[in-house]
Amino acid sequence: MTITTSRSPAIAAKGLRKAYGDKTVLDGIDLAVPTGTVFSLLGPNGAGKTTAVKILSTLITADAGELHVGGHDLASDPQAVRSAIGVTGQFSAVDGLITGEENMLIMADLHHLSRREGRRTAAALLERFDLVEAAKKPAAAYSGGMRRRLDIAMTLVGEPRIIFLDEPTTGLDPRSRHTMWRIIRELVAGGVTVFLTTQYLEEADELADRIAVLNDGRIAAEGSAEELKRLVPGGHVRLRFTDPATYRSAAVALKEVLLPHAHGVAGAGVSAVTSDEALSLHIPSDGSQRELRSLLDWLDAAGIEADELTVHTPDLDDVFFALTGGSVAPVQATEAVR
Ligand SMILES: Nc1ncnc2c1ncn2[C@@H]1O[C@H](COP(=O)(O)OP(=O)(O)OP(=O)(O)O)[C@@H](O)[C@H]1O
Repeated sequence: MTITTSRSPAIAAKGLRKAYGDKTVLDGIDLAVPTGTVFSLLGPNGAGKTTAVKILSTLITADAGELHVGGHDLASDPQAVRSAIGVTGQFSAVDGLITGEENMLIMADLHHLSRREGRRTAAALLERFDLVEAAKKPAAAYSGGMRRRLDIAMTLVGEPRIIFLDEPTTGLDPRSRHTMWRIIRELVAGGVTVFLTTQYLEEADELADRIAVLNDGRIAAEGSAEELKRLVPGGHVRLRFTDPATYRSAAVALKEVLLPHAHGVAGAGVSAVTSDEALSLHIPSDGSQRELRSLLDWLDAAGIEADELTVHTPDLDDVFFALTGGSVAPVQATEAVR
C-alpha cells in the first residue's frame, strides 16, 4: 500500500474540459490527488464542482482531458473506475420507502456478496455509523444527518478505496457535521482517498490535505489551507470598546497615526477599518510579537485603553473572497501589502 501511496495519484486530471453549449464550465483543469489524502474542491455556486465530481466518477463524460482514477483511464476503462470508487452527495442512493437495513442489503446484493456476508457487512456498517436503532425504520423517516450517514454506509459496502463526497454536510447541524468529519477522518486513516466538495470553508480547513479553489472554470489557487491563507491579507488586530467616547477618540487617534507619513504602528500606511456600530477598530497586522508590541506601545502612548484586543489571522473565508471575486482585494494587491 505504501508504494501506491507515494507513487501514483489516486485521482489525476490533465486539461479537464467541459462545456454546456457555449458555457465553458471547466476550462482545462489539472489535478493530482495522492492516495490516502483528502482533496477539497471549493468554489462559488455554479463554479463547476459537481460537474467535476460527475466527470471523475463516470456519471458524465468530459469534452477533453487525460483523466485517471484509481490508476484506470476514465475514457477507455470507465467500468474499472466504477468498481474502484464510491460516490455520495447531492444525488443520494437512499430509497426512502424501505428500511436502512434493506437499503444496505440491496447494496450488498449489487456487490454480489453472499447472503451471509451481506448481512454481516450491513450489520457492521450500521453499527459503525450509529444506525442500529434506526435500521428497521423506513429511511424516509430519517433525519438529514442519518440519511447522509446511511448513504455513506451504503457506499462503503463495496469497500471503495476512492470516495467522492459532494457537499456531504450541507444542511446538517453542527453535531451531525462533526460526526461526518469523524467518519471521513476514519476512512482516510484506513487509506481511503477522499475527493470532497464543500460550501463550508471550515470543513475544508478541518479535513483537507490540499484545497483547490475553482473560479471561472479554472483553478484559481491550490495548496494546503496554510499555504492558501498565506496568499491573502485579512490579518488584523481588533480593538473593542464599550464606551462610545473612548472609541471615538481612539478612532481619531488611529486615523492620524495611519496617515501615509506615519510609521511605527502595525501596518502603517494601510487603512484601518472602523465600525461605529460595534465600537471596534480593525488594524491591519500580521499578528507578530513585534507588531503587537508596537501597537500596544502606541495605545499606551496615546492613552487609549480598549476593553478587548483580539488577533485575527487570515482564514479560508478571506482566501475564498480574494480568489473568487468577493469583497477583498485581489491576491496580487494583497501581497504588496504584506
Ligand atoms: N446538464 C447541464 N446542462 C447545462 N448546464 C449545466 C448542466 N449541469 C450544470 N450546468 C451548469 O454548469 C455550471 C456548473 O454547475 P455545477 O453544478 O457543477 O456547479 P457547482 O460548483 O457544483 O455549484 P453548487 O455549489 O451550486 O452546487 C452551472 O452554471 C450550471 O448551471
